[in-house]
Amino acid sequence: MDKYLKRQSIRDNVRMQRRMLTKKQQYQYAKMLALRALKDKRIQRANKLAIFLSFDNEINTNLLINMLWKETKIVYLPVLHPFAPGHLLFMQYNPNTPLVINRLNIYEPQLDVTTLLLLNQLDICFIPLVAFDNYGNRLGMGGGFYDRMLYSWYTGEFTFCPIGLAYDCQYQTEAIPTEKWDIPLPEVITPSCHWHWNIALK
Ligand SMILES: Nc1nc2c(c(=O)[nH]1)N(C=O)[C@@H](CNc1ccc(C(=O)N[C@@H](CCC(=O)O)C(=O)O)cc1)CN2
Ligand SMILES: Nc1ncnc2c1ncn2[C@@H]1O[C@H](COP(=O)(O)OP(=O)(O)OP(=O)(O)O)[C@@H](O)[C@H]1O
Repeated sequence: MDKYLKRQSIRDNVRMQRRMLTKKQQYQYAKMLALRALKDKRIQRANKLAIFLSFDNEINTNLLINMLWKETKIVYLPVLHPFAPGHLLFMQYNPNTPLVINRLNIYEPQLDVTTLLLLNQLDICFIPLVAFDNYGNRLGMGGGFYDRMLYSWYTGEFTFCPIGLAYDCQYQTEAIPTEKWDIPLPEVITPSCHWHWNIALK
């Protein structure tokens, strides 16, 4: 099968699997994920963390966000860049941040330059994904947003720690066919596992 079609069929498959989880499973898995994340020493020590608001049946991050707030961490969300297509900005998120729906139908903080994150200050970046494999290869929604963001980590420009968040069912036993712009993840946390890979930086 053509690589593009293979990647698309993995996306379709996993998105369907995620959709089939019951409400109870969704809640239990989200809770397990949050507790597992908070067991990690670097996450405990981190001060500034970027995360995302779940959409399209992604594992729910609200519990984790609430726990981070309770630990007085500073939390950021991705915002579609207003004039650099394919790029993300990160803006601070607290319980009274006004949210708007963006053109991809995802909630994001209203643009406010005063709460913009400088990536050199970021400690942890939690990353959404559709599928991952045994090498840390990541398949996203197909916008290339996080590949562009991860590039700055891959080249050593920034030293934040990228961590994918996913359900266990998003793991692919067969290697995901990669494209030259794909950046593998050094870590993924699922409800039942914390995966680590040694990724050689550029
Ligand atoms: N929660 C969350 N926020 C995120 C991301 C994400 O994956 N998850 N993104 C990560 O990059 C960015 C948004 N990326 C997106 C890229 C493409 C589509 C999109 O085209 N959706 C279509 C078709 C999807 C398909 O069938 O492949 C749709 O939903 O109809 C949506 C979001 C920024 N924020
Ligand atoms: N670093 C980059 N520079 C320029 N273009 C890029 C870069 N990374 C990805 N792209 C472009 O983005 C498009 C989507 O890439 P891909 O299908 O790998 O996205 P994805 O990883 O699934 O999505 P996302 O990262 O948004 O979750 C591709 O057409 C590719 O050309």
